[in-house]
Amino acid sequence: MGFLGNVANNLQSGVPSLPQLEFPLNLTTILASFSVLTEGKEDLQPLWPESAQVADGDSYDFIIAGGGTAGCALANRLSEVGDWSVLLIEAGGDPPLFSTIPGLLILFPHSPYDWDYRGEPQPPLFSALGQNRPLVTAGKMLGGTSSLNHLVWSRGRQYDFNEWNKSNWDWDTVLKYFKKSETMKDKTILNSEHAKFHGNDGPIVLTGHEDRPAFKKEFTLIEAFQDVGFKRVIDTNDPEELGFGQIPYTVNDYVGVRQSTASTYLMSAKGRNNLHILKNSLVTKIIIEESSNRTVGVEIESWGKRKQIFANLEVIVSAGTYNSPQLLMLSGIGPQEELNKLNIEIKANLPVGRNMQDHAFSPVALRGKTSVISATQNVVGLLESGTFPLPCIQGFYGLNGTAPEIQHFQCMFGASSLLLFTFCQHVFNFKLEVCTSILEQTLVNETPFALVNLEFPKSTGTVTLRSTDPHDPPIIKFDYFTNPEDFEKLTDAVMNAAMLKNAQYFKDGDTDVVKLPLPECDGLSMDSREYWECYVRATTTSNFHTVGTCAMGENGEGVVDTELRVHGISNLRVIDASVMPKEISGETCAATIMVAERGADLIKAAYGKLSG
Ligand SMILES: Cc1cc2nc3c(=O)[nH]c(=O)nc-3n(C[C@H](O)[C@H](O)[C@H](O)COP(=O)(O)OP(=O)(O)OC[C@H]3O[C@@H](n4cnc5c(N)ncnc54)[C@H](O)[C@@H]3O)c2cc1C
Repeated sequence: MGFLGNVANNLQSGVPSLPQLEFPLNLTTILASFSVLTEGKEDLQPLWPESAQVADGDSYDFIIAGGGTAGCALANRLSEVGDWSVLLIEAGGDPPLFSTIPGLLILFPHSPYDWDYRGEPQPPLFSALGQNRPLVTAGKMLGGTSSLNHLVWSRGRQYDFNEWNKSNWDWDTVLKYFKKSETMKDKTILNSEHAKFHGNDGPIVLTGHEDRPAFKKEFTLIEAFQDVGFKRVIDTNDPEELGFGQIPYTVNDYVGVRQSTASTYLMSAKGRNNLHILKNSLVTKIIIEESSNRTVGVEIESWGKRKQIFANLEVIVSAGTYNSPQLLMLSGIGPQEELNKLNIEIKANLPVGRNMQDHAFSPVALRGKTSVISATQNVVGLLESGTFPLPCIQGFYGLNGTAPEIQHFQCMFGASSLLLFTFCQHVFNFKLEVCTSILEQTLVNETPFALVNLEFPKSTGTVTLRSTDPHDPPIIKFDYFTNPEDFEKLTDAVMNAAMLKNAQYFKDGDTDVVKLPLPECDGLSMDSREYWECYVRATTTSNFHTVGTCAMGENGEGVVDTELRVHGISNLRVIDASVMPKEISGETCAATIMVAERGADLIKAAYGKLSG
């Protein structure tokens, strides 16, 4: 009997206990059952660019270290200048077929396409997480993290960039580059006054779910939030308006493929003779001339060989929030006390790896309406594998003012959702007993599940070197809630999320918050703030939106200036998520692409190559 047959049978004979259902909880079984979704989709796999043959001592005008989200966008824009030669160096290789198919994003954690780092323990936090550590997923392939992320296009708002308060990065400027990067296809937005905030011929195609019957539940969720006092919005990327609404996804609706920067920016530039792409090659050091502090090239390990490659004009580091600071520190650019510990010769004493900011989130699951149909939703969403695999919405609001301080990312899972179980354990690293308990309490109930995010943390974490070996993972410390205001705000927001159970939609069922097995919170009433404080300490983890480790700022406070040039070192820039000085309200991929678009124009302007 199939999985659905099992569930239907058990519904007729009363609610069973988990062992009776004999769920295939083994992850391999779950993932193997998804492999059917790739059948017949082989044609969707792009013909990725060939790896270049690069000899020791070769030179290029620009070398980009890291072919990820920002790196691929930059490679395209810089190689538009026909008389520049550009080398893009990526530690990983081509993205797999399951990167192309949006519904299969859950296959990435711990795969060879993931750097698979961990955050350090931070007692008394993280007790609901496996090994009491946050998972740190990051893409190791062309397109980097844009090849594995959760496909949400969320640009941030005018408020966020006003907070950056940096010349070159005011709202009108960044909006121009957001528009340049995207082609909005969401019909609801296009048929509204919001169309003017969006691009219509950029590389990244964006679609919504408006016409898909399987996603009607998104409207149910939006109405439920309206019921408990939140506003509905048409465009969750509106520069100012806050509220709850549908999400544009980085999915090309016509063919149903993920829009990473590899499948878009890089694919459309791969035929250019002046762009070379070197795959499976690790940049181990930036070569900086001792006498002048001028950057002249990079050292790499490529297919077992060490080589030096030289840059006639500039080296650009685009290795992401964890590996860009690692590479700078290995090259002598970083906090003096950190480099001294490892006897690394100092080229520039800068706060590299400091100022790490993230969207810490705490999950809230509700036991929703009893429904046989809800069990089928688990499957229907997956069969629509050309979309995000399940109905989700998001909303932004302020706790005491108009700043978008809190983001709810809210999905509606079906009853007995193995997909939810997989997200819970495999993607977010919650303990087995936590994820099993959610499943047990929602065997016959649809399951609204929220990631409640703190958008503008005042607490900052660090990335430091573990050793001088470039293969060693860096030490990542999130240091959440070191500013107590952050803890208070996230607790408020989680309590708000629990109030969704009061919405009219849930009134005729026995909807309630799913109680997680958190031994340290035993004995506390779920009606008390004390309980929720305990809950937030135990369940908070990373939503993978880390920024700021090579932040823009004046010399003395930042690592790069507002043209993204490293202070005190010539011919070296950093261009990726690490340069954002402050978190934005929303996921960070769109803003990273915007940074790359803006960065490319700053470089072109510096060499008199900016046309128009
Ligand atoms: C699981 C997950 C889900 C997410 N979901 C969303 C979402 O839905 N929406 C959203 O907006 N954001 C999301 N994000 C965040 C967003 O995708 C990232 O902020 C963004 O992609 C980071 O881009 P980047 O260019 O800074 O780094 P990356 O894209 O990580 O690029 C860095 C590249 O450099 C390479 N590299 C590193 N070191 C070296 C070296 N020494 N030599 C050579 N190459 C090197 C890496 O392999 C990688 O390809 C998610 C992140 C994760 C992890």
